[in-house]
Amino acid sequence: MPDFGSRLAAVLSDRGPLCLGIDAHPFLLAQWGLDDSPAGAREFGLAAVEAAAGRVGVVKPQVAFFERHGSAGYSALEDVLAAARESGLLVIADAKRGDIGSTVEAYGQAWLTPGSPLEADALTVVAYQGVGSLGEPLALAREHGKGLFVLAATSNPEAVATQTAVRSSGTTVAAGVVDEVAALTRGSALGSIGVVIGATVALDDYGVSPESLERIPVLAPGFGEQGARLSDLGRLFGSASGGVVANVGRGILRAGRAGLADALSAAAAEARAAA
Ligand SMILES: O=c1ccn([C@@H]2O[C@H](COP(=O)(O)O)[C@@H](O)[C@H]2O)c(=O)[nH]1
Repeated sequence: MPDFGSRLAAVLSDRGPLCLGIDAHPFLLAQWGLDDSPAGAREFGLAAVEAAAGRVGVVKPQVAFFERHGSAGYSALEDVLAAARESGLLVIADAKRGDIGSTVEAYGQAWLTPGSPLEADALTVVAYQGVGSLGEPLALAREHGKGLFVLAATSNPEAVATQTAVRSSGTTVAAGVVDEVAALTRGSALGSIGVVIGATVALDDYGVSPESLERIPVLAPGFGEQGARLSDLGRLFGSASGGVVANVGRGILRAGRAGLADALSAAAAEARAAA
C-alpha cells in the first residue's frame, strides 16, 4: 500500500482540497428528518458518504457525534468508515487521541491497523504530552501506510493563549509542533504525518511560516460555519496551499439531504479554484 502522503497528494490533485466533515449534530439529524439515535447517525453518515463519493476525495467523520450514542453509535461509525473506504474516499477519523506512549499505542491500533473495525486512513492526535509521546502511532502509520494529523494551531479562539505561548526554545507551542512534525518528513514528497491548522487563524500570529508547512499535509477546519471562506484558502496558506485539506462540515451539511450533492459540488469547485 502506498504511504498516506502519496495517496493524499494524488487525491488532492484529482479531486481538489475539499474534505466533507461528517458531523452528525442532533440539529442536523432533525433537519434531515432523522432520529437522534444510532440508526439516525448511521443513515446520516452513509448518505454523506454517498454524496461525497465522486465529488470530493476526503471525508472526516467526527467521532464524538457517534460516541455520544454509546456502543451502538460506534457500530454505526464502523459502517460509515467502511462505506467511505469502500467508496474510494480517504478517511480521516477525527478522534483527537493523545496520552502517554504506552496508552496512545492502543489508540493507534484501534484506528490505524488494517482490518480493525475502526480502520481509517488517518487519525487526528493531540501532542499535549509531547510530539514524542506519539511514537507508537507514528510507527504504526509508517508500517501500514496511514497518516496522522497533530493539532498545532486549532480553529477555536479559546486555544490562542496556550498555542501562542513561547517554549523555552523560543518558538510558540504551535510552531514547535509544526517543526517537530516537519522534521519527521524526509524528501520533497508530501509526508504522511501532518498538522491541524485552523483556517480561522493567522499563521503569523502563531509564528508559523507557510514554508515550514510546505512538505507536510495540513488539515484545515474552520471553513464555513466558523467563518473562514474557501475562496481565501490560497491567501491563508500561501506556498503551503497545495497540501491543505480544507474541511467543511456544517456549512455544507446544512444544505439538507436533498441539497447535499449540489452544495458539495459547488464547494468543491470553489476550493479547487482557490488552492
Ligand atoms: O482546530 C480544530 C480541529 C478540529 N475541528 C473539527 O472540525 C470540524 C469542524 O466542523 P464545522 O461544522 O465545519 O465547523 C468539527 O468536527 C471540529 O471538531 C475544528 O473545528 N477545529
